[in-house]
Amino acid sequence: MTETEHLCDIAVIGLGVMGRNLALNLNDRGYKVVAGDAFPDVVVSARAELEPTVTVVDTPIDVLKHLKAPRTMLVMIKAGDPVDALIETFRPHLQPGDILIDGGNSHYHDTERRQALLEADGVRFVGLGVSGGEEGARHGPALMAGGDPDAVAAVSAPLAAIAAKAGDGAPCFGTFGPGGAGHFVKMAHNGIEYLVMQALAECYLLLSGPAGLEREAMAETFRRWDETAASSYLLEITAVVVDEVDTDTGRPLVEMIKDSAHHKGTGRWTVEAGLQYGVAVPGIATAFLARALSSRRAPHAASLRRLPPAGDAALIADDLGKALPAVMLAAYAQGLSLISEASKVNGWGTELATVARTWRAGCIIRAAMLDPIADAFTADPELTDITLSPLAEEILETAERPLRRVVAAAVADGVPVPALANSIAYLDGLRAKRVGANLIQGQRDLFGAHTFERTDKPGVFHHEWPVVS
Ligand SMILES: NC(=O)C1=CN([C@@H]2O[C@H](COP(=O)(O)OP(=O)(O)OC[C@H]3O[C@@H](n4cnc5c(N)ncnc54)[C@H](OP(=O)(O)O)[C@@H]3O)[C@@H](O)[C@H]2O)C=CC1
Ligand SMILES: O=C(CO)[C@H](O)[C@H](O)COP(=O)(O)O
Repeated sequence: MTETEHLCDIAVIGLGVMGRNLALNLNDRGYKVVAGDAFPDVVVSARAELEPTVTVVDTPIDVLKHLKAPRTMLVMIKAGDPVDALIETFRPHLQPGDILIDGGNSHYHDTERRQALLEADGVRFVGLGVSGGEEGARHGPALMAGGDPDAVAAVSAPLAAIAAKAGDGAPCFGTFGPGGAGHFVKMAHNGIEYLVMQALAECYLLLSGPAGLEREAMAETFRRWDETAASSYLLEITAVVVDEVDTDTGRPLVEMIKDSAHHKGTGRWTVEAGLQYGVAVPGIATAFLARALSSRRAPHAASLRRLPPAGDAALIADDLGKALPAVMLAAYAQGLSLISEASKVNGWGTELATVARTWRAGCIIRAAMLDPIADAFTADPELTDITLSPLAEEILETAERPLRRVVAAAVADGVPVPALANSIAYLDGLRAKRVGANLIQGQRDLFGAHTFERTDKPGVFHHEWPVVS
């Protein structure tokens, strides 16, 4: 046996939930893995769990001497400063050609900055979005890569091997362009995740409130919806969450969970990117703001609700199930439109069909709808907005009216449904014959001579409006 045959193919650095499971997944696919973590207690527990299949070393830097050249390291640590600190520790020890893959939820601007920094040393840095949580990491996540094409190509084999496989057998591993494109696609994925989760939380509110469904009936309803065009992982887990019983109290566990949502940043970044690129992501913003609002509610807030229920319970439940595909369409539309614009501005060349295909399995936003969404983008390469496709017509044919009715009933009942209401407003904003922006242009021209375009002739115009004092 030659000396290099003892060496490992890849290192995993950061042995939390994701790192450990990705290490085992890589090992299952025939890759020899060395793994390290900065924290001695994590190393001890990782050793107990991973050895002898995976070699666990005492510190991150120790992985270097166990690796074949070019040395490839998959970093799965907390995003932000820890990644910069790790890079600073590694930099003096890295050699030209070495590849660092950051699989954490890093901001795409950070990824671009780190790539530029390491490029000066000849070290290649790939920004990899990973989705699928613990289960996905172990048995097949969706992977979204971005960075120098040669570097991405060099790590494609192990990444495609560990990725989830879609129904047609294709690996859910996509490459989306240079720089931070991979982390941008992952960020937009999480934005969509926020909106679908918020919409499902509102469905739960309506089913448990105005519709008056108890635990089992509610779980059954979500399970039934999972057999429709809205079929998705998030719907499936919603049924599981509402069905769980608290062993302490015997009540539904979800009722015992504090009504206040947390976040780690990716939803906010998606909204910030929407603002930066001028792409409307109102549903994602609404979902993010609803989480923020949920943690700022005064303890006495519930007593402020005065309205008696006004909706028809059976109708609400029925309409909700029919409405969900439209809400999901609005969520995917917002995330994909944002990716499309960022790709255009940055020259990434990100293909929306590939994004939708990569999300079909392994990730949190996997859904039946992603197959026809991918097909719609393949059929029309000029398409940048899924709400303008024949698929949208098909979905809205059955979902639009129920969504309008359910939002009206919720508003009448005083049930907060910002994501559902925003979804119909978003679809109307894109598809209505008129949106009233002509009046805004008139107002701007009156008070600031900002000019306007006309419907009947080209050019830019200013009107001498009557003076308003
Ligand atoms: N969990 C999930 O579902 C998903 C997570 N991600 C992303 O993957 C990355 C890892 O996530 P996850 O495994 O859940 O996180 P964990 O917190 O479980 O693990 C992160 C690892 O990084 C270590 N770590 C923390 N701070 C530092 C530091 N300053 N320097 C070096 N190592 C550090 C942690 O050590 P210690 O335990 O001692 O803090 C731990 O070993 C994150 O960026 C996360 O956003 C992406 C997709 C899904
Ligand atoms: O990336 C993920 C899934 O795709 C993570 O689970 C993410 O951390 C969830 O985001 P948040 O904590 O903000 O809800």
